[in-house]
Amino acid sequence: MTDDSTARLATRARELDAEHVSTDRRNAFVLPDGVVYLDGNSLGALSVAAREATRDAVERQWGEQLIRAWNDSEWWTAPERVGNRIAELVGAPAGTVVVGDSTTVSLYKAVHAAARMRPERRVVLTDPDSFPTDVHVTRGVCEQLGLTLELVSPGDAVARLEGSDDVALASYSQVDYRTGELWDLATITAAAHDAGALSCWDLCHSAGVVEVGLTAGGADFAVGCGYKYLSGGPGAPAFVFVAPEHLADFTNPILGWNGHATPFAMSPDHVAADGITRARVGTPPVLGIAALEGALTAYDGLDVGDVRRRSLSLTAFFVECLGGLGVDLPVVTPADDARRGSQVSLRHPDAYAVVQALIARGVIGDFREPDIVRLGFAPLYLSHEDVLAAAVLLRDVLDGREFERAEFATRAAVT
Ligand SMILES: Cc1ncc(COP(=O)(O)O)c(C=O)c1O
Ligand SMILES: Nc1c(O)cccc1C(=O)C[C@H](N)C(=O)O
Repeated sequence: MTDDSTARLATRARELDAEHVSTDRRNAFVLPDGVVYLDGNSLGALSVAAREATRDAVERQWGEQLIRAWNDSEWWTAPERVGNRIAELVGAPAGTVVVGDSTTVSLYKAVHAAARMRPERRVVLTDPDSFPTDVHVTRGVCEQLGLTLELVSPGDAVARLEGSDDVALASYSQVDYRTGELWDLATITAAAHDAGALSCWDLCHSAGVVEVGLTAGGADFAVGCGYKYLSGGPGAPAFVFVAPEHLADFTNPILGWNGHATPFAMSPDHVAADGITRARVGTPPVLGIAALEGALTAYDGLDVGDVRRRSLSLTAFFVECLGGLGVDLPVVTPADDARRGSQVSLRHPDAYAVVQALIARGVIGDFREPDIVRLGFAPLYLSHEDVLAAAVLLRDVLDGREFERAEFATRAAVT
């Protein structure tokens, strides 16, 4: 491609950055020089606030307050406090979200509880192409409760639900982890409700970058990661949402002392706590919650709608750059804004090696089976100029056939 088109794209990048300046939080994050980080959908970048919150939790709270910190630093109530902050980001009322376990465990709690709320129904729907843990958990719950797991793509869910009377729960991801497709939470939830079923949503790839709209969409249950776009750090606690109308009937399948109405009464009888606290299980991962709470301050003063607009602009601009630079890999992610999450997935027969070659050039994305180059656009710390830089380096990797180098062929244990 000519220098002219690169120059035109560079001008456009600067214009778009100026247009979206109110959502630029790059200075809140710690990123190495020379890196364009396009993997915030797998492990969000470290923020200054998360680092400081972790330091404070370790050095002052743990180090000096010792066990007094459960009260003095409000460790005990942190799961609900941080849950409330996440609730604002996903369009849910206070008192409906709690953080603490992994996404997998959170999903188990939600799916199990939901299925038991429709005892006369025998079928649970989920997406065969979900992130595997979602299929595993849903299958496990079905086996435990004697239900049937039906693997139905979210695109076919409405048709499956229409006129049916056998479905207890439709459990889907709002954004597909591999393709980046954004599914219509409100429409699928409405179809579930019309059929007398409940809905559960995995928000791992939408929380913090999409206007999730749990209440507006009528969602019954939801879960999501703390370590992707929310930048809570490796292994950050996940969150679970239970709609207000289900809280009283929510039976946690893991009855632990943290979900007890009076945990310090030390009673062997289990009495579930009121509200979302009953979704808690055991001692919360305090250090992880502290990092997540710090990280969430990056959203202070921001409207999720504006973050979403920035995200859409970044992903659309990336695709525009590919066109302008003559990179003609198939784009798997929908071009339609209404159907696109915050990533762009491309197909290439040597996708793993392409990703490794890109990483060697400072553009960190990831590979997903079987042939996907997956690039995530975390809007708070990426600019349109970064996006253009990544597209130029991708073009160079492809034009120079750098992905054919032997060193990029060997798969690492974690991809
Ligand atoms: C859609 C989705 N669900 C769940 C998970 C992971 O669950 P966990 O936090 O338990 O590892 C991931 C990614 O790891 C994911 O992409
Ligand atoms: N959770 C991860 C991990 O512990 C190691 C490596 C990757 C992950 C991920 O989060 C993968 C991610 N959910 C995905 O969408 O592929």
